[in-house]
Amino acid sequence: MSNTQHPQLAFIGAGNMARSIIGGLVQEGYPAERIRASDLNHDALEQLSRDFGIGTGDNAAVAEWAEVVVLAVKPQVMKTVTEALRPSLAHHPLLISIAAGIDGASLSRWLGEDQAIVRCMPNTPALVKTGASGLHANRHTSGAQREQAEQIMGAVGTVQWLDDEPLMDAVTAVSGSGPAYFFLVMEAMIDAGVQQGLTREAATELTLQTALGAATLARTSDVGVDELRRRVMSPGGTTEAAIESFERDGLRDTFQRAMTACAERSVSLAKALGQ
Ligand SMILES: NC(=O)C1=CN([C@@H]2O[C@H](COP(=O)(O)OP(=O)(O)OC[C@H]3O[C@@H](n4cnc5c(N)ncnc54)[C@H](O)[C@@H]3O)[C@@H](O)[C@H]2O)C=CC1
Ligand SMILES: O=C(O)[C@@H]1CCC=N1
Repeated sequence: MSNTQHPQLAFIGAGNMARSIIGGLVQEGYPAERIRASDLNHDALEQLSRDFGIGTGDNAAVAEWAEVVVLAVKPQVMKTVTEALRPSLAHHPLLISIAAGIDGASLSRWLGEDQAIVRCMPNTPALVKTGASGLHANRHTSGAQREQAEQIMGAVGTVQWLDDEPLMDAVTAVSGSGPAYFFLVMEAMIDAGVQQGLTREAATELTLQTALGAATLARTSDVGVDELRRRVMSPGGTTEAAIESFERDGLRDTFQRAMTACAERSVSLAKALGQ
């Protein structure tokens, strides 16, 4: 039965990212009986079903049932998976691809030129409803389908629409991969705290709470992050010593290079896999 707020939603591929979105949606009140998933890994699929109460099936069965199909397999298998799925899409569900790199033109070629396709770049904090997604819709996507995509991804975090599809590579570099940068920084801070004599438990607690506090403050403050940073730095004080050390070591350039590498990988995935 159709339900505009909670369309029947299928996930093709039920790995880390699908689990994060499904977990966030169910916690947010999306009816579990309106979600189905498929995966070659049957044990992991059954675990997901037990964890969140969702339905399961094979790729074709869940796609035929769905009004919205989220393509959540790795970019490397997207062509094979989507070409095999094509006969199950005659009812023209909205297709949402979360694969890094794979462009809309390739997806249309594999899924059918007249299919409504939204490219989405989500991130794993969707699991705790603090995700951030970039979305780009192709010209076959109706206004109602854009709203469906926005409601689904908006239920697990913030959503940014991009008219210019190539900017999805930049979104990947900022928010798609971004959680990993923050986790790396946290790892480094915990290790440095341990090196200075704290127990790992204390260093972890202090680091994670500081990350949460800084993000919450930045989210709720009416001043920018540069000003918030300056407010921690007393002239001649301790923070200044740390920030000067980061600047001397070229931290900003380090981020520029890393995020350029990330976006370039997204472009090269599209070139290598999009044929
Ligand atoms: N992990 C992340 O933080 C993010 C991932 N993505 C994108 O999400 C997609 C999935 O990534 P992850 O969840 O991290 O990978 P994953 O490897 O955890 O999940 C992919 C799942 O697809 C399944 N699979 C493989 N072949 C299949 C087939 N023929 N039919 C059905 N299922 C099949 C695998 O068994 C696996 O469970 C990728 O395209 C990635 O670019 C996008 C944003 C963030
Ligand atoms: O690393 C990856 O390729 C995926 C896409 C963005 C985050 N994880």
